[in-house]
Amino acid sequence: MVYDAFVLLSFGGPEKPDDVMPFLRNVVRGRGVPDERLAEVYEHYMHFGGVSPINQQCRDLLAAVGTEFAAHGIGLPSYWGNRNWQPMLADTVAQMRDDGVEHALGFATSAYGGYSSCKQYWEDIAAAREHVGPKAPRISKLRQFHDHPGFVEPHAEAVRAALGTLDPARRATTRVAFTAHSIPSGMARNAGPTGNRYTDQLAETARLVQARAADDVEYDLVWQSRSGPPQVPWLEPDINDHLEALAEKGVTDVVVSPIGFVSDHLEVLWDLDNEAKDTAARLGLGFVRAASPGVHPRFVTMVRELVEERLSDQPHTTLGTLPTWDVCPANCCPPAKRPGAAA
Ligand SMILES: CC1=C(CCC(=O)O)c2cc3nc(cc4[nH]c(cc5[nH]c(cc1n2)c(C)c5CCC(=O)O)c(CCC(=O)O)c4C)C(CCC(=O)O)=C3C
Ligand SMILES: [Fe+2]
Repeated sequence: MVYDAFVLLSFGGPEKPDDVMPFLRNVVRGRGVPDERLAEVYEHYMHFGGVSPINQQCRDLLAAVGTEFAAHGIGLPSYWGNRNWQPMLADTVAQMRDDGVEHALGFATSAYGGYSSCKQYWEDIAAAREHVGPKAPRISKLRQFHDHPGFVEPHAEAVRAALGTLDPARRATTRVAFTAHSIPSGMARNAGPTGNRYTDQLAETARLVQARAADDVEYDLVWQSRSGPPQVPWLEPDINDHLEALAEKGVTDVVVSPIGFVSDHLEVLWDLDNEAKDTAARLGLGFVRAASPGVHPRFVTMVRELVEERLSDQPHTTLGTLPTWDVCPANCCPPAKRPGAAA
């Protein structure tokens, strides 16, 4: 297969106050998210002046990846398109067509399988190509990378660093909480023949990260940033409820590591550094949040390695035991049946 471009695929986020509501409406279109939840999340963005850090983080990653490609003789031009905010993927695909791109490799800013993390990016690609029409370039998404050393090692380094700031005398009562975005339980149960990619892969990443960070410290995998109507069950426990349970058990200090994400975007800065941190303070728990990869050099190298892996059809580099693939099997990451969902 010949590839002639690289495209970064991401979630998108507002960059000024007037962007916030239209961005949120794009995210929740057809999803049955109640207005009260939207109003709440609007306020989270307003705490940051209506600017999500995620777009700048994408620009920084794209710049670092471009430098990395150049240093390794990879001549692919780079593009960037989002699901929910400008630059929208459809506009990017139109530009790629104008530039004569025929088949690009896509890197999504999510390490995992699952509907929001994987399948929905394939749907974004299909919708953008349909919008652009004939001559729209093909885009092949690079594989899920939850088990790649370039993802696991930066997270492990961050957990180690966070643990290092805590009182060693309290290490026996210190615990690590790995967090990821909660999803509707229906979406998590909706497993293909290979199990549920999102939850199984997160459990594997938590294990791989902790084994490298501190195998003497206990850990849990918990969830954050629940959305949707209250009557619909989502994955639990929520990080805040988990902190309560830990305090009751006599835990004194917690390191929170957002392994569900690749950068410290708004759901990390608000839901962890504000909400969960406040919960910990109220409970008298020590609290340190471990960084996500961002533009960690090992993570940037990983993007280049994933591209090279695909360009030369190499076997996948993995620290884990779950199967990996370039192209998802048909029902790898099915959507949940959502109340109010369009399909
Ligand atoms: C699995 C997953 C990831 C990780 C994988 C990945 O990264 O792709 C993720 C990432 C993100 N989620 C983000 C923001 C939001 N997610 C929302 C809503 C939802 N997320 C969901 C799932 C996920 N989300 C789901 C099932 C919903 C319900 C609506 C629906 O069924 O689709 C809402 C609506 C309001 C609300 O929270 O209710 C917002 C604003 C941002 C941007 C942060 C920034 O601006 O910096 C990022 C990176
Ligand atoms: Fe998938």
